[in-house]
Amino acid sequence: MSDNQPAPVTDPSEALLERQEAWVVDAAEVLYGEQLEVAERFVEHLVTTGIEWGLLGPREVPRMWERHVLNCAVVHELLPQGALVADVGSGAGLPGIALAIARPDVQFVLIEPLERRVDWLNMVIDDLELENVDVIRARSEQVVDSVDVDIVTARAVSAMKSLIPMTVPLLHGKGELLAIKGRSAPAELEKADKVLRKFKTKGSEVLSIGDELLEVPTTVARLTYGS
Ligand SMILES: C[S@@+](CC[C@H](N)C(=O)[O-])C[C@H]1O[C@@H](n2cnc3c(N)ncnc32)[C@H](O)[C@@H]1O
Repeated sequence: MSDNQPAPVTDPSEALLERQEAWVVDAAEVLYGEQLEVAERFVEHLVTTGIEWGLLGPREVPRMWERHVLNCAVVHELLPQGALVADVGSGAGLPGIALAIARPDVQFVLIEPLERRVDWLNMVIDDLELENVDVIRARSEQVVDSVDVDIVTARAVSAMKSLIPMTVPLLHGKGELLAIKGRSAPAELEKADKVLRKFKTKGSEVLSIGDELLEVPTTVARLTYGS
């Protein structure tokens, strides 16, 4: 597309839950339960202000539930009750806010360096009245001394080889990194072999999550640390 062509116009109503396929509606109901209305308001933000502020592309509107929100929300089954989670490179709250809505018992800190994204995250958190989410404007490497969590999540931030040094220090020797990945996960782990050893990774596995709910299950690389 040339520069002087207008951006494609998208209709935010294409993301309404009632306009999704039946399996998407079923999965959203199972994953969000009583919080479904809050999840719908999150999606509304993603497809309006999220796109206006340039956090997501307009083409994502019709597939916002399936490809972004539900794909992240299924990972909640890997979060223990009452855990403390850091979502590194949260961007538009993926997976951080998608998970925080599903799991009010879990405390989240979203770590994101870009000001515009942090402003958007704070606006959405205020609007949805989420009490279990904080945002820190920083690169993860800058907050190792002040952040100590049970679990780090990350999606579309970096290849495993560089994601590990960026995230694992936030666990301070004990906990898990849950990296939402595509099909490249096994190959990325192979390439990260040296880094896995350097960071004393106890276990590494590639999991397929949400097979029973999603058309395309979510692939998660889970790395474990400590006893
Ligand atoms: C491609 S976006 C992905 C955003 C979101 N996780 C998603 O799946 O839509 C990568 C994000 O990582 C952030 N990021 C890059 N390096 C980072 C670092 N060292 N610490 C924390 N966030 C970082 C960027 O600012 C950006 O918001």
